[in-house]
Parts: sequence; C-alpha cells; structure tokens
Amino acid sequence: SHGWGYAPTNGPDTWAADFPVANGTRQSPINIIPKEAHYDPSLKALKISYDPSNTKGILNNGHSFQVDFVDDTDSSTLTGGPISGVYRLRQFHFHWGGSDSRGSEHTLNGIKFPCELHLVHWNTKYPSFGEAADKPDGLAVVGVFLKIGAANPRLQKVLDALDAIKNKGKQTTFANFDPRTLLPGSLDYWTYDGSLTTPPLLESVTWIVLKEPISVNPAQMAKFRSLLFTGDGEAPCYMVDNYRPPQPLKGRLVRASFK
Ligand SMILES: NS(=O)(=O)c1ccc(C(=O)NCc2ccccc2F)cc1
Ligand SMILES: [Zn+2]
Repeated sequence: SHGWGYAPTNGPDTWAADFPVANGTRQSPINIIPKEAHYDPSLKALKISYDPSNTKGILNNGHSFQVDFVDDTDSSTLTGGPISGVYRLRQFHFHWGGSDSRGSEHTLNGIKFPCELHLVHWNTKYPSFGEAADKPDGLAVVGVFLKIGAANPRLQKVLDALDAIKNKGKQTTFANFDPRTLLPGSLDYWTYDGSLTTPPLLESVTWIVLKEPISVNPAQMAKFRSLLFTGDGEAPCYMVDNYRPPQPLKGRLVRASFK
C-alpha cells in the first residue's frame, strides 16, 4: 500500500518502517495527566494575533482538511507562552473519530475527545516553514479539544465549506476567517516538547495544549465525517479516525501555565 494513512495497512503502527523517528524520544501526541504536570510561574501568557485577511484557502489533503494562511509577513503570529521569538500561523486543521468516543490525539487522564484542532505556527528565525519544520524549536502547535455540547457557530463557516472539498486533493477559496474565534475563553495551557503527529513525525514542535475545550454538536461532527480520504474516482473511504494515539513520554516534563 503506497503512502501513509490511518488504515490497518498504512496506519500509525506501520509508520516507523518509513519514518524511524516514530520511535524517537519526543514523539506526539501524549496522554496529559494534569496532576503530574508542573505549574511553571515563569511561563508567559500566550499572545495570539491573527489577521483574517491572511486566509488563503481550504484543502482536503487526504489526511485531514486544512485552512491555509499567507505567511510571508508577521501579520498572523503567536508569541509569548513557552516560546521565544515570533512564530507565524501557517495553517489549521483537525483530527476526529468515527464516533464521539474517540478522535483527539492528545488525551486527558486517558480520556479521548471526539475532535482536536491544531493551529500550526513556524519560528521566523528560520526563512520558511519548510526550513523550520526540522529544527528542534522550529514549530509551535496550539491544540484545542472539541467536546460534544451545543452547536459551535464559530465552526460553522469552516464546516459549510467542506461540501466543496469532499475528495482528496480538492481545494476551494476560503477568505476572511479569524481562527482566534475558534479559541476558548481561557488560554490556560499545558506545554511540552514534541513532534508532528503525522509523517514525517519531525521532532520540531513545541506543543501548547489548551485546558478549556470548545464545543461541537453531533450534527457538526457528522460534517467532519462526511469528508473522504479518497480521491475522485477511487472507491470512497470516509475520512474518520485520522488520529495518532498517545506516544511514550520518555521522561519529558509537561508544564502547566496555571495552578
Ligand atoms: N498534526 S500536527 O502535528 O499539527 C502537523 C502539522 C503540520 C504538518 C505538516 O506540515 N506536514 C507536511 C510537512 C512536513 C514537513 C515539512 C514540510 C511539510 F509540508 C504535519 C502534522
Ligand atoms: Zn494535527
């Protein structure tokens, strides 16, 4: 079977064959145990400032869907928190399950959420995302849990675009979206040194996982699950369970920005 994915023949348990770093010392995601996290009073508040006019488009990449941003200026950035310097927003995407009982990549006390949002940023000390992607301080990803509750009106604009990108490789215009509207009221977070959660699994990510989830209702989860992993003309396979399970902590410290 060509190319990595999430099926039994090409899923997370097979990735180490082509990407040996899969068994590395700082792999993501992890199970977060709040009682074992260390409150660090020196951690700064997250500073997030996004310019909606940077929104470039929305793409089904065959593993998830992502909303891409113009990242040739410092107009959509993440600073503060556990990071030094300025990181630029590149894209955001999600991971979700075939049912509400699973779907997130990070877990809390072993609990899986139905969905997890990732906002991907790269360190502007490097000339580009591609250059930053394999540096130990190259990337910073903000993770947000989604939990079943009331419909989330902020999500709806994104979900309404999915009909146009049902198949792998499809993309469409998407403009003037402020990802800040997807964030919960509190920016309290846990942080640890980790990796991309999909191949090439590069150990270049400072993870910043927000404590407060945002809501999503079952109808909205059904929209995520209406996407296809497969391209037009291929036997259709619904895009569900596109999450990597938690990986060994291997001695890493998880710090908390809150008591
Ligand atoms: N789920 S996540 O950890 O947030 C994650 C974020 C970004 C990527 C990515 O950009 N992959 C392509 C890629 C990787 C390396 C260099 C260039 C690339 F385009 C993968 C996973
Ligand atoms: Zn992700």
